[in-house]
Amino acid sequence: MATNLENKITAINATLCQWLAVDEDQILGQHIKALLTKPSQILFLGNILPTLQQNQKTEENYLQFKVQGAQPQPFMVNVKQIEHDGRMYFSYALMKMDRRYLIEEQLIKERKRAEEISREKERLNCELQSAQQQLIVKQDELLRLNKTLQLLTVTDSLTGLPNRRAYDQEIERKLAYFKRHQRCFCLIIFDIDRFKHVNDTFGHDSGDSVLKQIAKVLQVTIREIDVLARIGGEEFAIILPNTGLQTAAEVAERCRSSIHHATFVCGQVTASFGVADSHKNDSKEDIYRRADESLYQAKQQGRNQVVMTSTVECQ
Ligand SMILES: Nc1nc2c(ncn2[C@@H]2O[C@H](COP(=O)(O)OP(=O)(O)OP(=O)(O)O)[C@@H](O)[C@H]2O)c(=O)[nH]1
Repeated sequence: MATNLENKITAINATLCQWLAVDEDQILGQHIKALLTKPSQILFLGNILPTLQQNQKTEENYLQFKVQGAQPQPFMVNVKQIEHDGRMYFSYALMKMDRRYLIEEQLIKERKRAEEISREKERLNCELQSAQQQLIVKQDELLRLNKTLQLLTVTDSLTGLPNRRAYDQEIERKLAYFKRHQRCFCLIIFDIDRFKHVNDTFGHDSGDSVLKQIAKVLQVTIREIDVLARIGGEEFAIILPNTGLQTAAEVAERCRSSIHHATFVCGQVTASFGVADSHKNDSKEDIYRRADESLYQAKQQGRNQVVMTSTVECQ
């Protein structure tokens, strides 16, 4: 609907005519207040019109329109001033209140739904975060277990020393390093003397306790960079990096003496030592064989002694 600035109706559409049960001809040229109930006329003239004249627009006004032969009908009314063909008009947009209620209800429902979705999203985000944290914890746990497992595969369970597998890996590393840098290293192999007798006389547990004590005694006798490993039942190896044969023999002698002077559950225990140094193009079997031959010789010569394979390569 439109009026001129004197508020006389200049246009009205068919729908509004139908709603108000009036004819277009009947309405055109009339003052707009003719369509309103008394209270709405007062509201329009006292409030809405001054606002419209001042701001050229006014929104969300509630007015009761008369309906011929029926009860008045409430409308929500937005008005703005417009120009058409060089003339100024007030353009009215009317919305039936029942329709407005419907839209508002729908809007409220949509807002509630949006809030629910946002809450659900937040809840899912929290769940996701907690699942991610749990995943991190599990991954850490797995990493720790893997490390433990890895450690177990290279550790002798009785003494806690590196086992045969760790010894093999270490000797391979030392041989590779020796090939690249010509830095000599030595291998000491030692074996407890008459250990069968210890087991037979004092029992297997006492034998185990001797093995553990020897590991402890020797760990404080050698340098930190030396690797002490249990490579067989009562056979041990010490890998000494950057060490010549003479020094290795002195270390072996120190170890022999430490064992000899220690007190074990079964009393005194001795061990025999074989020492060998690294040669050019050695395999791990080569150096082991030379150290083992020396050890065999030490056993043959009466045990509780150190024998080294003489060499000129690393002196
Ligand atoms: N208690 C205990 N005994 C072990 C273990 N591993 C090997 N032995 C024992 O070590 C003994 C080694 O005996 P032998 O090979 O005859 O050598 P030995 O008695 O030490 O004699 P020599 O080496 O010639 O001085 C055997 O009785 C094995 O059962 C172990 O983990 N614990």
